Amino acid sequence: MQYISTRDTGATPASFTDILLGGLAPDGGLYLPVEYPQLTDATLTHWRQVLNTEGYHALAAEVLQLFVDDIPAEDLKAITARAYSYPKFASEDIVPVTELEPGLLIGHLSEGPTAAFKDMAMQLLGELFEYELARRGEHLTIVGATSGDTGSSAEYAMRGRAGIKVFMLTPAGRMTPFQQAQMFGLDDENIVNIALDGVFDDCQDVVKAISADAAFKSEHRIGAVNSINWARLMAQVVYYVSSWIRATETNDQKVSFCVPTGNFGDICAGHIARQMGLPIDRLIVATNENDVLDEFFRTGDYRVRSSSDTYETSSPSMDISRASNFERFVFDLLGRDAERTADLFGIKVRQGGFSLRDDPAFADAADRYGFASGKSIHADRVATIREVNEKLGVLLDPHTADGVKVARSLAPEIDTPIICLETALPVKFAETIAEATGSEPEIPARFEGIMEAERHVLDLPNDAEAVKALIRERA
Ligand SMILES: Cc1ncc(COP(=O)(O)O)c(C=O)c1O
Ligand SMILES: N[C@@H](CCOP(=O)(O)O)C(=O)O
Repeated sequence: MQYISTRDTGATPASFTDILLGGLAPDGGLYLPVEYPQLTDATLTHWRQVLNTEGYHALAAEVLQLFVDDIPAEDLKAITARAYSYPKFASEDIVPVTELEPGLLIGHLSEGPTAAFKDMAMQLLGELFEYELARRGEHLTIVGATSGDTGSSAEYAMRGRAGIKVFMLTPAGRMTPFQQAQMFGLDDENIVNIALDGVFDDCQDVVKAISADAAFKSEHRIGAVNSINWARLMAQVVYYVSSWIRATETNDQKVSFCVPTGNFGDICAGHIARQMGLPIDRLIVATNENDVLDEFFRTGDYRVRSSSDTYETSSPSMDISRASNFERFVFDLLGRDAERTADLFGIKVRQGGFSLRDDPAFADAADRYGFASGKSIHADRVATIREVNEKLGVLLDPHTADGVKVARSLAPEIDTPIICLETALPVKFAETIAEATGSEPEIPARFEGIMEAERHVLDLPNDAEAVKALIRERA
């Protein structure tokens, strides 16, 4: 499988392992497969059998083989077996699916080492990086941005790995105490935590600015762990497949997914699975008060917000107003028109956004691509956590609660079961859980003592040059 950038009008093909290490495309675009592999009924039947008899890691190897042709199949199998194992993931199913109430299921994506869905891809990325760097005899300097979960997930996946150094940008003061403890409590030689004076979007902009400096990128071998890296999305396609298998008995049954959304990475993987022919009915975008994407799917207007207009909410990991992966979807929506995509995301987004309201393609977002959307605010989130806990005995984290709220509000117009993807565990968001239920969530045994560890973090201004100077000094 070859890959192209969303902004490359020449559609210059690149191989999987090159883009794995390269991250962002040199033109500032994001990589996508030249074409999506197409699933047959026989493949779905085979995959159903593989998941049921050999487990999640074996299914992952099957899915990945469709996207990766420059790693031998046997090696890929060993890689997925290392990435998705029990008890590293707290459930032997890796991604269990349970019924919350009739017609609404939960896909549990947060059983991994850091209790967030990011582990699903990051555990694989750690294995892939180490494998490919050893094969090439190279090293990688990862520069990442987090609103709270990508950071710890990446650091747990990369700590102690040969040839990898991680510089992680966090929005100063915006993460929960548990999220801070998870990251800043690490004292590994190859991990550098940075508290940047800005919001997540500023951190993400700095990452992109550093990647856009071709000389610096090449000199320091800069790579990416954010969902701008195609491998993150590829790994996430697997749990759409496994969740569909677990929720159905035959291949003609469809399900819908409701996905708490910030950087549009999780749901973009669902879009790709649907484009491959996985029987997905609707893809529901659930946003918090930072509702740029909900507004787009309702109106066709994509109005990015400034940092000062990005609200600090009680589902903080979704406090994002410039969603990177939205570019991947719009590229598909516009018939893979790279010139237009480059204009919209390279120029118009910097000027405040764009509108597809009058473009015939906009209707396709719902009709052809199955998208729907909704928004959940603090009061909805807290009421949902409280009500689900009291009536159903299930404790949701604030982001998953946003998903459940939106799924319930759209359920009357959707004919298929909805799987709401659980994106984190409550333990990370104690304050909001206490507000909703009157008591703080229990700390699972594997996180005991985490709050007491000494903190390791450097303060920096919101300035790519300052981050580059630190990388020069420490890499
Ligand atoms: C807990 C949690 N939920 C939801 C999201 C949204 O995921 P995405 O950015 O892939 O849309 C994130 C991160 O952005 C997250 O950390
Ligand atoms: N929610 C994320 C921010 C988005 O990061 P991405 O790596 O998924 O692009 C976080 O918690 O850091």
